[in-house]
Amino acid sequence: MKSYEKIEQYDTEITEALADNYRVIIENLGEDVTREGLEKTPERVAKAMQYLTHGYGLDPLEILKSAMFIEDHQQMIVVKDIEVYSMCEHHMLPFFGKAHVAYIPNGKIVGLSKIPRVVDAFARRMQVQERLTDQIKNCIQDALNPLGVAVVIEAQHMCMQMRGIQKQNSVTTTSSFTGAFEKDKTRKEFISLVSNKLS
Ligand SMILES: Nc1nc2c(ncn2[C@@H]2O[C@H](COP(=O)(O)OP(=O)(O)OP(=O)(O)O)[C@@H](O)[C@H]2O)c(=O)[nH]1
Ligand SMILES: [Zn+2]
Repeated sequence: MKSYEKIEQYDTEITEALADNYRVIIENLGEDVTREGLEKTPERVAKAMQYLTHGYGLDPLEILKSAMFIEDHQQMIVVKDIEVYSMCEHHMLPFFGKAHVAYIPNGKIVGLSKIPRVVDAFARRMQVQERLTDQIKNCIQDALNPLGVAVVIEAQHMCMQMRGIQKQNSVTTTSSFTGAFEKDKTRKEFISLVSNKLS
């Protein structure tokens, strides 16, 4: 298994420590953690939470560096509609949506699958959408030194839907650009390429 692949196994000690804590949390929430349906829940949640934060164990720069190729291609490359599942660091509730990523190479291209892998490596952590957007952009910029990088993320935040302000249809869009994408013309080309998804 490559170092950046998703975890299939969970550290027993960490799982047990988390499960002990979730046992207390469930009881504090007023439930009977010994009843049949909940008996295994602390372990399940412990594993689920480790999965939802497995990005901490991944090295996004390494992911990109593992599949870079020299190529004399200087046109915009767009990978759009990348599913994003992350967790807001304020409430530990999910936010989810789509990421659209583009770059203009400067002598080096990267294996296409590595872009969604980088999105996942940063998303599977406790995040805010703005930082997630910037981290993806910075990582691609650092690894490839391209002529420009663009990242747009559209997401719905469960902490704004299930609780709090309870707005079911609001979508937050964040964007981050470098180099050529700071120019109007290039940015517009990118936006038009992904615009059927941007409302
Ligand atoms: N900027 C930003 N804010 C976020 C993100 N995810 C959640 N939040 C916000 O984090 C804020 C935390 O605000 P607080 O006032 O400390 O928390 P709260 O009392 O639970 O706030 P409400 O959600 O308004 O009830 C809220 O406004 C959330 O909507 C994100 O990705 N980016
Ligand atoms: Zn939140």
